[in-house]
Amino acid sequence: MTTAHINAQPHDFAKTVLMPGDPLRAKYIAENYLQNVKPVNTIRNMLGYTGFFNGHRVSVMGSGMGAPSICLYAHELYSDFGVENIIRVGSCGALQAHVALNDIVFAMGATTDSNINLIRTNGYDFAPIADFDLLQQHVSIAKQKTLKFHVGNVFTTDLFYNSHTETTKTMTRFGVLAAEMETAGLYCIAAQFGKKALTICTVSDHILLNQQLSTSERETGFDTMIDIALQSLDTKY
Ligand SMILES: O=P(O)(O)O[C@H]1O[C@H](CO)[C@@H](O)[C@H]1O
Ligand SMILES: O=c1cc[nH]c(=O)[nH]1
Repeated sequence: MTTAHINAQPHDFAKTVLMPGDPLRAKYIAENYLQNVKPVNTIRNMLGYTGFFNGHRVSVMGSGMGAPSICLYAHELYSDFGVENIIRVGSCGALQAHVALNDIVFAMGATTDSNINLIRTNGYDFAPIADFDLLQQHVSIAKQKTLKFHVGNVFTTDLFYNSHTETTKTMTRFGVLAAEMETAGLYCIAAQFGKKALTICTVSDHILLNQQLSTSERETGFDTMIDIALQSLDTKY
């Protein structure tokens, strides 16, 4: 059985799916970290794979950019493919001076300028939060590795390019750690289906300081985040 956007059978996906925005990052994870890999989605080149890491069955698939895109993939994975946990492994732009390039951000919650959850809840202001167990398990791995990480609020925005500088200033003033484009949608979909989700992001840009990681730095930083997400498979969740 396939869905509108995923040409796989229900058993083709593992219970846990790592979801980067970029389908080529999904391919990178599958090719560099997983064993016995099988492609499970090719529709619209939103590449998906299932394989094994340390003996644990796991899938990885791109989400595309923005809440509408991740919401439709998360919906189909939770409703039709038996997926229980979606771990977004993304990039983000820092909104605080103490958050530096390459740091890891765990999204405990997500503020948003998107209407997507208001539409889903028919006008109620749902608070999108991470699954506590997933958050705790992943944070404890980051602690063991003595990585520089932050846990808190992210700003899920519909606009990568926003000319209203006041928006950024407000988010910074309210302690929001970083901007990205999917988490508020993902957390609301997980709640709708009674499933689990967590976003981990690597800081690839600094919005306040106008800094960006180079291509090779991005790769190393992303490897750190991917390691955390995959190592957490050793813990039971
Ligand atoms: O690197 P990914 O996971 O795509 O995440 C971030 O990068 C994209 C914007 O460049 C948006 O999807 C944003 O959330
Ligand atoms: O959404 C995003 C992602 C990375 N960097 C940003 O500044 N914004």
